[in-house]
Amino acid sequence: MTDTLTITRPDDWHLHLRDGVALASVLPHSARQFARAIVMPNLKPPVTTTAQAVAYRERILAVLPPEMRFEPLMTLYLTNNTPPDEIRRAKESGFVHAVKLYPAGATTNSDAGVTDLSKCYKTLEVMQELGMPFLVHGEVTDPAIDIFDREAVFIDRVMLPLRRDMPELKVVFEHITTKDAAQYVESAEGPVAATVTAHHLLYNRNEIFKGGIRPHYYCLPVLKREEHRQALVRAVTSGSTRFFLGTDSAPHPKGLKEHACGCAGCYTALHAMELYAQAFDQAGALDQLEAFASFNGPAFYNLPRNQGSVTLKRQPWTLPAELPLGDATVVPLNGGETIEWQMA
Ligand SMILES: NC(=O)N[C@@H](CC(=O)O)C(=O)O
Ligand SMILES: [Zn+2]
Ligand SMILES: [Zn+2]
Repeated sequence: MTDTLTITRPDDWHLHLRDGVALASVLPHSARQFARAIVMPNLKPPVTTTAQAVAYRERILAVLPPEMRFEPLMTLYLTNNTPPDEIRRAKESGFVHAVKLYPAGATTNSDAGVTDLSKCYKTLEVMQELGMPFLVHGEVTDPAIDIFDREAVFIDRVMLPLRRDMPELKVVFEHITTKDAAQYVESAEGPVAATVTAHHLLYNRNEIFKGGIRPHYYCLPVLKREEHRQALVRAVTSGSTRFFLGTDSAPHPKGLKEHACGCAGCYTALHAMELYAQAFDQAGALDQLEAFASFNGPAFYNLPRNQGSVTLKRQPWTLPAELPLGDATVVPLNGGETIEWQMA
């Protein structure tokens, strides 16, 4: 049994840092765990221009504790009206590393998102030309489609036509949750990859309803059946370089999670690597964690691997029940419970 694991310092390829006082609360958690993160642009208002992304990056760095090192990799929020020139400005800035698709209405702060991807083709063509990755929240929003099928239907209705029309566009299928998405990403031709969260590797949808409704396990895309969880574990431990770490850590104030209409998102920035270690350990595949957490992402984004390392130890850690989130609090996933691993 492996009790200590030292790996190259990892990155988080899908992270919500929020803004203002909440940002200052959550940033040190991610910076303890990760050297860099792809920072999601779904603020209010969304980060739709390079100028906004550069300003947001400065706000992040301004609240980074001076003893910590962390590089925010910025993204733009695609709208129906994002001009092709904005992509050129983004690339030239050197700070913007991807553009994000939120289908309008699919998730938190997606109202300004895209209603019809065909409106964006001129812009997507420039992304294809410049090698700017396109990150997709891969769920259809058609209310007639069952919530548990929205990711699988997205493959047929959006992903396949997009990749037929734009075969060289680099696409990351974000936070995949189904065996359909895992199989698609494994076998598709061209530059396609996927991020996978720790919670989708550890839990199936029963977790949301165990002994009552448990809002801290509610995120989008929602947890799926056990067979899907197993397919995700197989994919990330398979040795395929197309899968990499993206926590989708998404803090919401406790009062908005424990609510009649609770927000979607799991807060895992505090203990992400510990949760991933647990998932890989349960699969007998701790030897695959380093590639998933530290190598496959930089290779896809054409960035160097990090210097330095982190060490994970099999050592029980009782998590705090809640943490400050600006002037509110946030309940981490597994808050108050004891987990099996701890980062040294
Ligand atoms: N994952 C979530 O459930 N929520 C994210 C949005 C997202 O990544 O879809 C959030 O910003 O809260
Ligand atoms: Zn999303
Ligand atoms: Zn997200």
